[in-house]
Amino acid sequence: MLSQPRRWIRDQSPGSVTSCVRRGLCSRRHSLWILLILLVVCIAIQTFVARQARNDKLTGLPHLRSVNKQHLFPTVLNVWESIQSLTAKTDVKSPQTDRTADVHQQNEGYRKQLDYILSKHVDNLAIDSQTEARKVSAGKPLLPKHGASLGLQVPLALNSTRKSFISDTPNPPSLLKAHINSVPTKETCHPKSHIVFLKTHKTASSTILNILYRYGESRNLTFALPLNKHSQLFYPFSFASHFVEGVSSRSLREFHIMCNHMRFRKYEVAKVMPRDTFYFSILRNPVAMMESIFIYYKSIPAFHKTHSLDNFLDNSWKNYNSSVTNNHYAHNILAFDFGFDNNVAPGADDLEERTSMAIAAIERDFHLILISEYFDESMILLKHALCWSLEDIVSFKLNSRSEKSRHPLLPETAEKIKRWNALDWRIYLHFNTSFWLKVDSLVGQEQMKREVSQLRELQTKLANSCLKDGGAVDPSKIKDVGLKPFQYGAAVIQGYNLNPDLDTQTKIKCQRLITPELQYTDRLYTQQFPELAAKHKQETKGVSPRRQRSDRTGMTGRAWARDAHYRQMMRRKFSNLKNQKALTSALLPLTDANNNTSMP
Ligand SMILES: Nc1ncnc2c1ncn2[C@@H]1O[C@H](COP(=O)(O)OS(=O)(=O)O)[C@@H](OP(=O)(O)O)[C@H]1O
Repeated sequence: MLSQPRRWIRDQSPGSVTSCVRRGLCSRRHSLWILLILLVVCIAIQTFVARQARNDKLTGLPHLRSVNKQHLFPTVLNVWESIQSLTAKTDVKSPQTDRTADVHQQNEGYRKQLDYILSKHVDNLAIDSQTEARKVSAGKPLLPKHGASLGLQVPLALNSTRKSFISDTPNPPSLLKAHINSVPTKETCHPKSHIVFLKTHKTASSTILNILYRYGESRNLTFALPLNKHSQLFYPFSFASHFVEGVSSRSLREFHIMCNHMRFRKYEVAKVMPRDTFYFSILRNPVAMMESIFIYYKSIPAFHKTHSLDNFLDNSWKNYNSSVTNNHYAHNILAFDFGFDNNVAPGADDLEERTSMAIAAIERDFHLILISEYFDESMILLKHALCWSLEDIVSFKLNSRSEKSRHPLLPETAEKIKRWNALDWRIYLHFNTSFWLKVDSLVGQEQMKREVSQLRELQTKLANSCLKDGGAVDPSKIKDVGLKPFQYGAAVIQGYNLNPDLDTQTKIKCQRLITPELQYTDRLYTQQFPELAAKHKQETKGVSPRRQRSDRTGMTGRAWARDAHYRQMMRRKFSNLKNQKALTSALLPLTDANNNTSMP
């Protein structure tokens, strides 16, 4: 029955086909169908346009849509997809699995997933990662270049260190191994500009922040800067999207780059960052890190009565009270910054399980983890992952202590630190392995060596052209006070002087390279929020001269005024809460945190 009309049409001459179509269109039944189809198409187009308009309004940054949609680095993408399939296998549902899902659903998914993972019931995932963590801890630790000065028996050569570690680790993490051969091509490599950098403490993170600031500033990218001109995203509070200037629960918007100190919380970060954002962070050997932290944060309650790091470590059970504000700097601070509970006793039964869960969560949330001891190699890896150029990743070492405020450690002290910070130590070992696997898969050893030497050459050239005396100097010798880094604790933080005879263009470029974190954050805030910055300036004018000077704790007048403003806002926010304790606990640690952490 159905084949007959078709044959009939085929048998007609073209002229009679036209008249047949005309007849068909004229028949009432057919015209009704055509009208119905047209109606459906119209409704679909309208819905699509309305949705687009709503999204643009929500982000508040329609121009972001014109930014090239970034593609994840193929290898990273594959790894990411594998992580997803792994988590799917284990019934831990990743919100990213459904890439078309609404952003809020996605964030909600993250929250649930995080809660779920951090609860003690992720049996399968824990078992998988635990096996990996055991492999890692069974291997010889990969030690830093500066190991010798820390009293560690360390081979210094990069290759030998690396090989010994990898050969002692029988199976590299399976996910990375599976994707070791995917190398990006020029066609798939588009420079990324949606970036989250988790700024960890005392890990060379200020140098990376400076790289990101320069990249973003020169391309007019937007930064998710701390609310109210703070220098940090309200660290040590767990991050919330409304800590970002210009964001409130009623008006969400997206930014290109987020990189100030925060305590990481993925589902909140994802609310203000585009979906194709590249997440990365950096770790440092906890031994070297603790030596630096002990000097810098000497005034925190855990340290201030102790006369040496050994003294603290020998009596940590007595000196360390985890519930006292700012003591987190003294114990597993890497884990703390990544958002985990840092209070894990050295010999705790659940240490391995908690390590595995932390590693699994970091691997899920971050595309790349760098290693401070291999800073130049890290930058090359970052350059490849972001599809940036060599010029984009040049830097001068920022926030470094002068030799006189360093204290070489004995081998026994190093062992005590590893034991005390057992969680951090294990996390570090794991990502040290994955770092070198990524070097192999993304760059290759030979190319890495070549590019590292190109980078160093470029940096030497820049140092010769930009810097007076060619390198860092003590703060007392810095001529331009605007370029003086923040000084804190018992540390002497070095800075730079510019060559006096630079032409304007070179001077701007060189100045950006040496601008310390606080000053640079301030400048970007003023550029991005000129009206708010002017308002802040007005507000701080009324602050008494005594307050304008740095107070005993190091909080400048401006920071103090900002803090006062924030307190007022928090008071308003908590005013209708029955439990006023919430306000007190929100404000008390804030002042301490600002006192102790409003620094580069
Ligand atoms: N390029 C490079 N390579 C290796 N190490 C570097 C580099 N840049 C900074 N640093 C060292 O990092 C330490 C400061 O870290 P941060 O900037 O993260 O500190 S802070 O938390 O923001 O205050 C600080 O370590 P210490 O000097 O041991 O304190 C810096 O010397």
